[in-house]
Amino acid sequence: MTSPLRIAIAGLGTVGTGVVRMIQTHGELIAQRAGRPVEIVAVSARSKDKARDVDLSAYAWEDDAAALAQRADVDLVVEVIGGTSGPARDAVEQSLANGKHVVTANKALLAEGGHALAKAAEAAGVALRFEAAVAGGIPIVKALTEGLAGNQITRVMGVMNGTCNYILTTMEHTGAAYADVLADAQKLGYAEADPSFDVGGIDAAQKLAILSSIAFGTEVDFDGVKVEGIERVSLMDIEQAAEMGYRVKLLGVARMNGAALEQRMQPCLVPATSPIGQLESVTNMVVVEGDFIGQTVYQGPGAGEGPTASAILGDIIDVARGLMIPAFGQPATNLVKAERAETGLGAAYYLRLTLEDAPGVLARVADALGRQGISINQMRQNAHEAGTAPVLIVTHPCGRIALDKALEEIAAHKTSLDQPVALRIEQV
Ligand SMILES: NC(=O)C1=CN([C@@H]2O[C@H](COP(=O)(O)OP(=O)(O)OC[C@H]3O[C@@H](n4cnc5c(N)ncnc54)[C@H](O)[C@@H]3O)[C@@H](O)[C@H]2O)C=CC1
Ligand SMILES: N[C@@H](CC=O)C(=O)O
Ligand code: NA
Repeated sequence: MTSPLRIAIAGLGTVGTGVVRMIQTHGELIAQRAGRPVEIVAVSARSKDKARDVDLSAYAWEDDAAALAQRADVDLVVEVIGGTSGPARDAVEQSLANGKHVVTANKALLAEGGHALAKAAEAAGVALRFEAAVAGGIPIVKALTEGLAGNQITRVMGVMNGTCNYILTTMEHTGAAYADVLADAQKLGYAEADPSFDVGGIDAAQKLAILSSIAFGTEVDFDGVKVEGIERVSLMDIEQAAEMGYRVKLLGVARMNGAALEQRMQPCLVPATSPIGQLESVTNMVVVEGDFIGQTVYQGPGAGEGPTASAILGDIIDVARGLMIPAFGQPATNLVKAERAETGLGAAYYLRLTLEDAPGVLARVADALGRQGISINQMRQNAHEAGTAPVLIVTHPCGRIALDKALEEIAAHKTSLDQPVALRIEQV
């Protein structure tokens, strides 16, 4: 066997300890598949003394993660600290500058500066790989950059945040409160350090922006993603959706709309019997459509120690094999700035309005919708506490801009007791 690939790991939380455990468990198998051993040389985390259930005694310790990038005995740095500033960014930038390969799970950093990092990697002649950053264990980056590379990609969509899917499906099955289920997702190691990135749709939007770049040959444009989170989705919405044959999913869609890129990540109602509608727990699904291949579907665990470590090891083994795939599937200088598409196609919407229980209130809602050309398909008023009336409406297909105007008018009225909730109904 040839010389080992010597790696350093920056960050020893859920993912970092998973990578250590996987290398310790499967060292021989990894060496066989890579054609050379993969050896951990050094590690870094915030606290050296913290109890961890992996043995780190054989590895050098660096207090400063960026110091890993300076070590002459390191060929590849795994960055699993997270965040867009400070030690994570320093470790990645300095590693690339010092001619070290980088494998990272950090979608936030890639969504903000992926294009510049890819250029830096190419200038240094090293790999920048990030399979773990998108849809956890699902090899979706590999599918797009390699297996589907001959296709014109027409659409990418799917469920890309494990925490949100875990919350939505657990609430549905157990009736548990949102905050309790989120706390469980944190304990299970699914959630981001700041879980508002998960429930606010930001984490999934970062992933979608990364996939769009690979799929459509555009620079990563996170700010171009229209993002809505699941914070305002209630158990009532989930139950109502189920009664109508739907489930609520945080769904991302990216596609070219003429010359412009449409990217949106929002909670949607999808048919309960569809493959996306059947996703449970932390499972993610990405659907990719290409001109020659047609539709392909990828499903698997989107978060957690094992799946994320699995994705990182896939990248490390590729580097050990000498495989150099451009980070975003083509030289970074080829990527073009994305024009942003203004709106998506019209769709039907599920609306939940909390209204004062008084004469004429519903007529005013119908009038506000009607003046924007939005017609009502179904309307229902559920049993309610005295004085307030949760009103559920399903519209006929309409544009989002018109809907937002109508909802703004409805929300501004004194008989509206809470901000309306609007969930797109997507026929996936
Ligand atoms: N947990 C998951 O399921 C997944 C996580 N990711 C990404 O992987 C990365 C890490 O996530 P987790 O392991 O869940 O986070 P974590 O919070 O469990 O671990 C973070 C680690 O970074 C270390 N760290 C923090 N500040 C540091 C500093 N100044 N210097 C050195 N080390 C420092 C912490 O000590 C800790 O060991 C993030 O970018 C996250 O978005 C990606 C896919 C799945
Ligand atoms: N917090 C993320 C972790 C994986 O990317 C998620 O829940 O999907
Ligand atoms: Na992945």
